[in-house]
Amino acid sequence: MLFTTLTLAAARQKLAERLCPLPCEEVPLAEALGRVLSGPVQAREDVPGFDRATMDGFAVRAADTFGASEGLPAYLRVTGEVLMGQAPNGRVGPGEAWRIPTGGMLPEGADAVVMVEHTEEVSSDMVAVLRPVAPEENVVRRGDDVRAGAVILPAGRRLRPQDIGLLAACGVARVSVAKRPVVGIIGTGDEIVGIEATPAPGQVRDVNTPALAAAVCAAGGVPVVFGVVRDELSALEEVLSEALAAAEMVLLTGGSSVGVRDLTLRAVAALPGAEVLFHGLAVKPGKPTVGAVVNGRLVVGLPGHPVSALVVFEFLVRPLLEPERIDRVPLKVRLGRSLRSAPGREDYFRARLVVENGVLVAEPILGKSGLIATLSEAEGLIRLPLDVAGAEAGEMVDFFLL
Ligand SMILES: Nc1nc2c(c(=O)[nH]1)N[C@H]1C(S)=C(S)[C@@H](COP(=O)(O)OP(=O)(O)OC[C@H]3O[C@@H](n4cnc5c(N)ncnc54)[C@H](O)[C@@H]3O)O[C@H]1N2
Ligand code: MOO
Repeated sequence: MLFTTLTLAAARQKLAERLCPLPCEEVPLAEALGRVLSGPVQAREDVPGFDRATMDGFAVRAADTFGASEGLPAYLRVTGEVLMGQAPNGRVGPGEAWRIPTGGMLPEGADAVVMVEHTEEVSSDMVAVLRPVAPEENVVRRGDDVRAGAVILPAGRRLRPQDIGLLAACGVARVSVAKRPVVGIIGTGDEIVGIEATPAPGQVRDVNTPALAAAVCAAGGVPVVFGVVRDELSALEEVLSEALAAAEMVLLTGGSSVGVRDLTLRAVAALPGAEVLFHGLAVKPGKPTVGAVVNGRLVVGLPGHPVSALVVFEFLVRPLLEPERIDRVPLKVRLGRSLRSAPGREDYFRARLVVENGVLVAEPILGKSGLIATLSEAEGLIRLPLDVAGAEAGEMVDFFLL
């Protein structure tokens, strides 16, 4: 079998085109973090709903304070006090001031707040203003945060803590979000044993299914691990069918290459309705990757080497789960040592990020892609693009944080 080597971007595009939209569900705000809005959210009301003070002090008419100074204060009559959580029961007339706490509702007539530090109480009903305030100073107006009718969050937004805060401010207690995609994960290989086992000579513990399950979780999906299947076509076909019945997407690891025991492609292609989209990527690590669609569900056969599996997950699978990452912008960092790569292939190098003389420098961590500790040590990945044969120490290169 020959590899057809597609670029990572082209492979991602082929898979993205076949991705089915997820149904929606409504969740309370407390469960909405990290979820993706299925439609835009519109504000029903102004926020804040009333003019507010942003400082403790006195609500005044700014014009009454013009020209005030320590030597020649503006003397204003204190005619009321604003209480928190209550509407003022009067207005500020010319030459008057009301005590007001931070966040209190600005009484009618007032257009600014003088900070208490810039005043002196002359008596219980007289205050000396020692500095002028401009209209609007220390005040937020009704609707300054959000205007009624405005779209506050767009469809497709993955909700962050600040978005949850905005929704709360607008009284949106429940939101409609896309269902979390269920992602089935299948390991393969006669040599793979469980993490609690003591491997016999020739055996290794399962790294990929726990690591990929964690990666799926981090990308907002729901991982379902279908265990590690032995290298036998019928066994693999059976578990694949089971996984496809339960999940929107299925990831396999191992067996994606061209060895006699590498069964992923055969097992996937044998499924009724299967369409193989690619076998082989112009990327290192990760060349032996398989992409297929089976009755609208995506199947990705990731390489068995743990670093390769996770690198391909990051750039091929994760953007499918988090479409906002498709056009992810890399950091530009200085390369700590020269690297060789092959033109016609995109290369990813594990690297530590250090600061040297105030500049971010990526120090490559060299090692074969079977060595998971090298990826654990890395803060991210350097990318050398398709058309270069390497990069020299000191050059600026693309860097993706992991
Ligand atoms: N003749 C060739 N051999 C290989 C090629 C090639 O082009 N021609 N490609 C190499 C590259 S690159 C990679 S990457 C690997 C990918 O191989 P497979 O996807 O077929 O994976 P396996 O052969 O099953 O396993 C490779 C390696 O990974 C270990 N492994 C597998 N699953 C797990 C797991 N769940 N946890 C931990 N480690 C796992 C497995 O034991 C092998 O050591 O193929 C190269 N060969
Ligand atoms: O392409 Mo493999 O994934 O180098 O280790």
